[in-house]
Amino acid sequence: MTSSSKPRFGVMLVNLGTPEAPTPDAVRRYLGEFLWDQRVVDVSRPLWWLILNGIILRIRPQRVAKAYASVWTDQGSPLMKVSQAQAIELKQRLEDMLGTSVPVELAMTYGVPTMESAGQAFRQAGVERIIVLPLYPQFSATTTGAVFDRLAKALKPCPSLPELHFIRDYHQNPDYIEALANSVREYQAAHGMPDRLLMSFHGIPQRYARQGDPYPQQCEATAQALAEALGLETDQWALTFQSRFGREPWLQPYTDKTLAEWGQSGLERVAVICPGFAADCLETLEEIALQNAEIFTEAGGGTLDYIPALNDRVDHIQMLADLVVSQTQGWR
Ligand SMILES: C=CC1=C(C)c2cc3[nH]c(cc4nc(cc5[nH]c(cc1n2)c(C)c5CCC(=O)O)C(CCC(=O)O)=C4C)c(C)c3C=C
Ligand SMILES: [Fe+2]
Ligand SMILES: [Fe+2]
Repeated sequence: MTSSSKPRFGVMLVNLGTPEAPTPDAVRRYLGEFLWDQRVVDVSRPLWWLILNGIILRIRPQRVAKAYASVWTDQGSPLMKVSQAQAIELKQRLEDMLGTSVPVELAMTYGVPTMESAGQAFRQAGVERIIVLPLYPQFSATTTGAVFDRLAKALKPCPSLPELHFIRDYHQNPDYIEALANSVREYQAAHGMPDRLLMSFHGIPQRYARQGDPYPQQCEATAQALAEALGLETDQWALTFQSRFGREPWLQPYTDKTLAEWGQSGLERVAVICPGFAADCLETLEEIALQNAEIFTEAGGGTLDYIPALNDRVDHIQMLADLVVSQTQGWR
């Protein structure tokens, strides 16, 4: 390939990673890598090694494998299926916009596809400039920070480095907010106005936020912007945090407790959107759409409707493509 035909840049689309099968063994391998990351769990290594290997990885994989099995698809884990579709569609959109070939590689922080395999594909394509797009709209050291560490690890053996643009967050990007608002409007057009809209974000330990992780402020800003875009009054929506893990307090209010209270108060119809998840996954399809829906109805509530993640919606892919192109200004 001559230098003039080299792509001007490549895009590394990054998400968390997911088990390769809905089995205890595959879930154990996944959790073993994920939960060993000090960005995710910061407990001192010897103590955490004992807890993780002695307790968590002996018990949790059985239960979590069942949860994965309940949402598994013909194309694998929902997170993998959606991420692959996003990569294909983002590449197509960028090529339509720029009129040239744009290598787009999917990589996961944990498991496969690895950043090393993405890097190999970029090298083969002659890519020397890479835009790294972690699919986390809100920055957290536990997710986006972990992407950065994993990238540095993948680049460690390289005798030369590519030029890099790392997209830190896009929590207030107007097109992101508009895509979320569009998905709520489409839900409303089909089902009518819910009694309340719950915006549920993955939690982190409160301690991490006290230490300076800006994640809760970014979730708050996203939620406010979405409520404003939809013209919601303060009593028509709420922001909560889901997926807590371990004993210490996580960001509050908790999604499950809030839904139990709303159920007890007799709300007829609640819609839940999870703006922090760019792709549907275990935490949205199983925890919210199945588990939390049951919590709500068993407490006395009516129906809980889960509004899907932005996934491969056209407005989401366009927003991501515009975000990428905005990062390439000096490169064209
Ligand atoms: C133990 C601490 C955890 C922190 C901190 C954490 C932060 C965090 N996670 C996401 C996004 C996702 N998490 C997912 C699953 C998941 N998360 C944790 C733990 C922490 N997450 C666990 C143990 C699991 C696995 C399931 C389980 O055992 O309960 C997923 C889904 C993956 C999938 O395969 O579908 C996503 C996505 C964010 C955004 C975040 C902090 C902001
Ligand atoms: Fe998580
Ligand atoms: Fe969960």
